Amino acid sequence: MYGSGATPDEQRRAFTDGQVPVAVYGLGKMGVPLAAVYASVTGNVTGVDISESVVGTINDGRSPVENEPGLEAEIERTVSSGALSATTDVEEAAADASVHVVIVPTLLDDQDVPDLSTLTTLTRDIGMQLDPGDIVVVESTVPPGTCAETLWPILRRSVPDPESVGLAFCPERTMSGRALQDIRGAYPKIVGGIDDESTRVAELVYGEITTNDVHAAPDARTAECVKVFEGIYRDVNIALANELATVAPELGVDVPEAIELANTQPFCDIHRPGIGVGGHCIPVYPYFLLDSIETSAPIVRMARQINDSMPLYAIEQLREAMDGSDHPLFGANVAVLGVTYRPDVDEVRYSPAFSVVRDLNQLGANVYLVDPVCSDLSPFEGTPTSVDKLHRLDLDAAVLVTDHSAFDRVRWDRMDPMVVVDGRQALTLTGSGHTVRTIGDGRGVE
Ligand SMILES: NC(=O)C1=CN([C@@H]2O[C@H](COP(=O)(O)OP(=O)(O)OC[C@H]3O[C@@H](n4cnc5c(N)ncnc54)[C@H](O)[C@@H]3O)[C@@H](O)[C@H]2O)C=CC1
Ligand SMILES: CC(=O)N[C@@H]1[C@@H](OP(=O)(O)OP(=O)(O)OC[C@H]2O[C@@H](n3ccc(=O)[nH]c3=O)[C@H](O)[C@@H]2O)O[C@H](C(=O)O)[C@@H](O)[C@@H]1O
Repeated sequence: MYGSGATPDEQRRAFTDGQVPVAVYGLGKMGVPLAAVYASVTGNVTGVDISESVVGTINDGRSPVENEPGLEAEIERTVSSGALSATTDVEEAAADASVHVVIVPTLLDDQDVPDLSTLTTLTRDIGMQLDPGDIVVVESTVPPGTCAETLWPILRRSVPDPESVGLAFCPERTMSGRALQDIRGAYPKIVGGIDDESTRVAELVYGEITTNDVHAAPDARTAECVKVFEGIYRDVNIALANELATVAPELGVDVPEAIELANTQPFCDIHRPGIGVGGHCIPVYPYFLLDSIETSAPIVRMARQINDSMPLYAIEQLREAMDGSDHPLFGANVAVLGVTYRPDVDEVRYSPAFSVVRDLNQLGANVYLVDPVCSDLSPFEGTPTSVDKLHRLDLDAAVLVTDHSAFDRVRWDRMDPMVVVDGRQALTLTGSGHTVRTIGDGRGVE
């Protein structure tokens, strides 16, 4: 593809006829649906992961990722047709592929410094196997400048003729729970190469992958900024909503309702306040910018502080409401509903539940953990229990962190009056006898 003398139409045909083998590295919540879409377009995809379990599940024709409409069927179809297979052998897959799509985690270390070690190690492994005409496409979100300043030097050291291979940043704009439709074309695709030929090849590839438009950024660095800016916008916007929510008691209004009405005109799009911002995306991306610049960016930094303060704000709401009763938090039985970062998504990284559970334990509460979606509750200190057993516990309080659809089954009517902190404006408990504090609702709160 890269530097090919074939016409664009000949290249498109080769790509969709399976003559251009594709490797997708990182078979997680994003990589599995991405590999499935690539496989349905090209018929010739090898998924690569370090997890034997993930690879085995896919080669059995099943999806290791749940709660994605259509994905199980798509994996079964593409695997059984031979369009998709998976392996843990990076070298073998990289040696065979011509288009290398990287969607492995890009996270932060304990000091909120970007940790790109997974990405750089993988890039080196891929680089050792690159052939002339290959292109590496990075979909993992990275700090601005990563492709040009970090990944390209690795690749160019690994190939005999650096001028014969390409590198582009093509950010993933997908939400768990609607991944296939997002990848197939819910939004325009942004592509940006480290040179014009890389941009051209990325445009041609994604012109076949997405049904939506493909927008070419001037370069990879700009495309990296596009993705980071999108995430920062979301974090700052949520921080505004959260700050407005914390003044709700003084205003005596339901701030989420006021926000909804404010958003009825097109120039306003204030997001939802809540108990915190989790996931390994929105809380992470601001640090990709902050770590890349010397200039102070107070709004970006302050937004992170505001959003990270919301779990403690929720605990304070709980303590104030509990002080009204004769149940101090020490020794109280408190249920935490939902520990993943988003409803019905099995992902706990950076979840506000970590702060909520830690603070409750430090205050001496007996914490019960209720999360039917989370596959591993061990990082949280507390007693796991289920939705159906909740009403048998002698609960003094409950904190809703994440509103899983299964929580519709909670029998609030069968539980003695307690204090409930609703972190997501998800509950309707009027007349239930429970004392409810909804983050953002200042009505009736002194
Ligand atoms: N989760 C999301 O909503 C979105 C994530 N992204 C970007 O995609 C990245 C990945 O996100 P997820 O798929 O949610 O992560 P995930 O944690 O669900 O999956 C990551 C997968 O990569 C595998 N992996 C780790 N190291 C590897 C290596 N060296 N070689 C091959 N595979 C390896 C893991 O075993 C796992 O299966 C994120 O870090 C972010 O930059 C972008 C848009 C949306
Ligand atoms: C700009 C944007 O909408 N980005 C999306 C986001 O997806 P993500 O899975 O992180 O979900 P999210 O809805 O942003 O939620 C993140 C966190 O923020 C919280 N949240 C979200 C929206 C809101 O109004 N208020 C709020 O408190 C959620 O509860 C959650 O804890 O980040 C993804 C990413 O870039 O990784 C991106 O692909 C998705 O499209």
